[in-house]
Amino acid sequence: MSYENAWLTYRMRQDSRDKKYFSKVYAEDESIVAVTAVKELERAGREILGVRMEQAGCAAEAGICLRLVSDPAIGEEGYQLREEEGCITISSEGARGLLYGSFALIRRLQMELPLEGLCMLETPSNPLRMLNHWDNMDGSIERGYSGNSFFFKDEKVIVDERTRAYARMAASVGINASVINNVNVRGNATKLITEEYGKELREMSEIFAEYGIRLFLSLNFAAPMELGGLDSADPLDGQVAAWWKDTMEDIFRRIPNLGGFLVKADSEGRPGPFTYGRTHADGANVLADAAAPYGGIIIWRCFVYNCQQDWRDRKTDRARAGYDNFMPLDGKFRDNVILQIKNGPMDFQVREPVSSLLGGLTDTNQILEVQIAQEYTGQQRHVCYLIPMFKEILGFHTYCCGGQDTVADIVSGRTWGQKSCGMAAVANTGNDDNWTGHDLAAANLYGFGRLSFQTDAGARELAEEWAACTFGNDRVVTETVTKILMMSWPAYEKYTAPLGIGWMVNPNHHYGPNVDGYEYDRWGTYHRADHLGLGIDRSRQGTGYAQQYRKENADLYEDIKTCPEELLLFFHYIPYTYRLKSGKTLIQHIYDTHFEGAGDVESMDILWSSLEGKIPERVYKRVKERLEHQKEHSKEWRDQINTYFFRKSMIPDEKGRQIY
Ligand SMILES: CO[C@H]1[C@H](O)[C@@H](O)[C@H](O)O[C@@H]1C(=O)O
Repeated sequence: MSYENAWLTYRMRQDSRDKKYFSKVYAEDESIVAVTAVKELERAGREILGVRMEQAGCAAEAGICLRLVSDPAIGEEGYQLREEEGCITISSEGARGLLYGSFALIRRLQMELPLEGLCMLETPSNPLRMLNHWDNMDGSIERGYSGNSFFFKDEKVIVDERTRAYARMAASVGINASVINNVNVRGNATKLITEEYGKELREMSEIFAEYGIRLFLSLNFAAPMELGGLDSADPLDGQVAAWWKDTMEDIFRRIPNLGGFLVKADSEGRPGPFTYGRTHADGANVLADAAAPYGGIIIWRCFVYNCQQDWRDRKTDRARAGYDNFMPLDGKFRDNVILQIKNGPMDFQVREPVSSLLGGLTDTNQILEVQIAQEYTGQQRHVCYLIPMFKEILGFHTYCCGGQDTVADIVSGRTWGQKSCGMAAVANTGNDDNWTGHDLAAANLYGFGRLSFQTDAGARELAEEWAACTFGNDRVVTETVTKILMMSWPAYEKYTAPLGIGWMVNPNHHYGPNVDGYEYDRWGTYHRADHLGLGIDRSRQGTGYAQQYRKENADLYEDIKTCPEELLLFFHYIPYTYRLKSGKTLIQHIYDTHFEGAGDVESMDILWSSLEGKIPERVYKRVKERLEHQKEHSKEWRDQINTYFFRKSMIPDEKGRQIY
């Protein structure tokens, strides 16, 4: 087994400025998480400063002191870092806060930021900061682009040193929950809730616990039938409820650090309550009642839509489905149920509006689900730094109330006073040496964790931090890498599907351009291009999706004149000759952005080449190879899209560039 340490790659510093703090450490708390914090400080002292830290006998002797305080302004997961007279105090109300504070201090050490006079307080924005792994028990990963699973192999659960390395990495950026198996629960994965896998899962959860991470499992709604031999999984059937009660009792006993379950029901062929004419509230609540005595939570996904559509049907709209299915149930879920909502109403496209459910629901716990596995954004072969996109989503005003109405407000619990809520990312990890296939994709993993902890952090700031920790504190490297990252999402958007329309990818694997790949299919994913224009009319005259938003946004999206242009084709059918605010026609915009986007990739490649010799060769080459591919592949995108729309519209490029 070989793996690297990503942003926890420590380098020996040449200066001795901070050695004094790392001489002796004293921890007031002896819990396992506090012990981890001390170990991490010791390791950083050793590997970055070359010092052997000793345990101090009392706080007064220590250079670093971990203190448990009673201060609601800090809380159990927040921390305060304070330097005074040669001693750094890390204070928190809980051990996890001490661990996060220790990692924050280590980050400063890696970045060589001054510690003298340090005084900072950070509290997490979100109660839950989760990774969702779509790992299967045969070791494959659904939408995985960085090797195989490090949680499962050959139908077995793997617990080894990489388990700890994973937990350490996740905790270092503030992750506190992890769902280790795919939401599509099939075959042996259904049995993860049984005795059969109990021992290994318990071991894994104990390692997670050292890092303050709770283990979650995805479960199969039909388990009472598949495992229990019942002839139904009807949530209102007494036998089914009793089966869940017994099952939950067993598993929570077996695995004390189990947080609960994630459920994909009535979605893309998975079983669910609809089979029995029951609602999703009925489905979630039967599980929630069974898990409640153990403090367990049920995270129920809202990715429920009809995947058997007829492309000729212009009224049924997949975008509407989440809201249509779940809004009527607002307020009907138990307190320990959280609805998990994908950021957009479709499926992780490079550009989508924010889901209308976020801001719609007022009486239900909510988690925002994003995808750092780059299923539709270059599959970790293209660089696509997604944190700027997540920032836009978090900052979106839903107008759901007078004051705190952004997505960040809602999922943090500020808006409706909820305690069970937060953010989840479909993870981009695998057993590749560098964890994420593309080395630069690790910025999404790092960025997601840090952002879910601190939604105010800036995308650029996080990119810089990540680059400095990963590649060392060389200004030129940090700036160049940050530049590449910051231009990558806009570039990807430019050379792929235009103005919010999405898709145009090859069916099934979703990689590479295929404009009509999903046009005449059953998935509800259309662009409706003809010789006059393209786009979906989602106004009142069309599918009416725009009206699912609060009035301010509904009005904005309803009207072509006020609809944000990056979403124009998502909400409207637009003629090729329509003039955008730039003065360009739609067709000219399509041509220009596609040439620009492919050009941006050339610039990214030149920027990366300038780093040769400044970063480890192995890493340099891995990224270089992928950038070479991205360069060619972005041209393929450019040419297929431009050619397609030239042939449809027969309008030539004003600039006379080659279109095929
Ligand atoms: C796990 O299934 C995935 C499926 O592979 C993927 O193509 C789609 O994005 O979303 C599904 C989901 O989110 O459930």
